[in-house]
Amino acid sequence: MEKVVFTTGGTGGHIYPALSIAKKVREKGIDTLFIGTKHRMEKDIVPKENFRFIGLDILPLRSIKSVFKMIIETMNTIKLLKKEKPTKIIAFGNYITIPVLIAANVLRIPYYLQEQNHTMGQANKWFYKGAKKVFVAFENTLESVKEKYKSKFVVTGNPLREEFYGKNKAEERKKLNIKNDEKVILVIGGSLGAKNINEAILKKWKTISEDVKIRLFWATGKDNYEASTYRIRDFGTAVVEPYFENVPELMAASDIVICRAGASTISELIQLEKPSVLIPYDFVGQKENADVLEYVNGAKIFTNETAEEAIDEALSIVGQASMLEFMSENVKTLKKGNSAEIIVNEMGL
Ligand SMILES: CC(=O)N[C@H]1[C@@H](OP(=O)(O)OP(=O)(O)OC[C@H]2O[C@@H](n3ccc(=O)[nH]c3=O)[C@H](O)[C@@H]2O)O[C@H](CO)[C@@H](O)[C@@H]1O
Repeated sequence: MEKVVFTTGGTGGHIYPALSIAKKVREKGIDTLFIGTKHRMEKDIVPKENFRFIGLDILPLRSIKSVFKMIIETMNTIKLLKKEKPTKIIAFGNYITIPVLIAANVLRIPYYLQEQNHTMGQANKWFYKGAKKVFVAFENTLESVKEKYKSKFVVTGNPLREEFYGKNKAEERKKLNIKNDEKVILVIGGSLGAKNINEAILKKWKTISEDVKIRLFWATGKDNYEASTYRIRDFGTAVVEPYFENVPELMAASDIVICRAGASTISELIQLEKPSVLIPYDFVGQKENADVLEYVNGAKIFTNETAEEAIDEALSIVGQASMLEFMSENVKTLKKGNSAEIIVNEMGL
């Protein structure tokens, strides 16, 4: 009997890909267990999807205390996995996966890695040599991998929520009551929002709100809502929320997306063939993710410092039907199949 342990956490970008694979595994009647932290979003998101979840007391490795906690929880994880006896483990990068991956090595349980970003994160770099297979989103990730390990790597794209597949732009616009001549602009940060993007939207609020042809959907991020909106007296037709639960529908309906360049967001843009204006949060390798789209002329990249220009550019592009089509066609060339399905097959489940 197969039993799969998923280890993930931190941000939506690490958790959603795990959930989309786990749902496919569960559909096959295979037992699953999630291991993350008891401090971050996985503790809420994963149980909400009715998966069994264990939260470890670990923190990013930035202090003696956090190293100490990591050691204790690694010992506890070894005990836990001895009891749970998983047949396979899959990890989704970052410090949260370290205890389970050490335990997998100690107990010789076969493990797989999934890397969402163009540039591999540190945890995945440490552990990939012992992995059965490594699933990567983008072709170019292999450039940094030594020749003798390349055969372990499979380019699958990022696993997305099932709702991103089979969406139709016209249908989604109808559901949202968007008229044919209206242009939909979706603004999202990462799963935590993006202050710089919010500030730029605020500065351009007058231009955006006076254009009757623009339908704006703007997620400020859960912690930034008040700060981003308290100066706006009239939202007009704009829909402004801390967080959108229905990004698949909104993105499908949109003409252009203004966003960060987190790996899932980039893969979602690819799946839905969307032109975008990207403002990468560059401490975590997002510029390299953004480059994947810009390289094929599917997106324009700006920085925090030029975020206002980014909004101007988006407003300009959205008025040029041929440009939108050109960018969309280019994005389409990067499309992969249903990544979660491919990964489940590759894991022999
Ligand atoms: C700040 C940070 O550390 N970011 C990293 C984090 O991304 P982070 O989780 O911020 O970003 P991603 O783009 O990977 O994922 C965001 C997810 O949240 C969803 N969403 C967003 C806004 C909203 O209102 N509703 C909603 O559902 C998006 O559709 C997407 O599925 O992990 C990613 C995957 O390793 C990395 O590429 C990012 O660099």
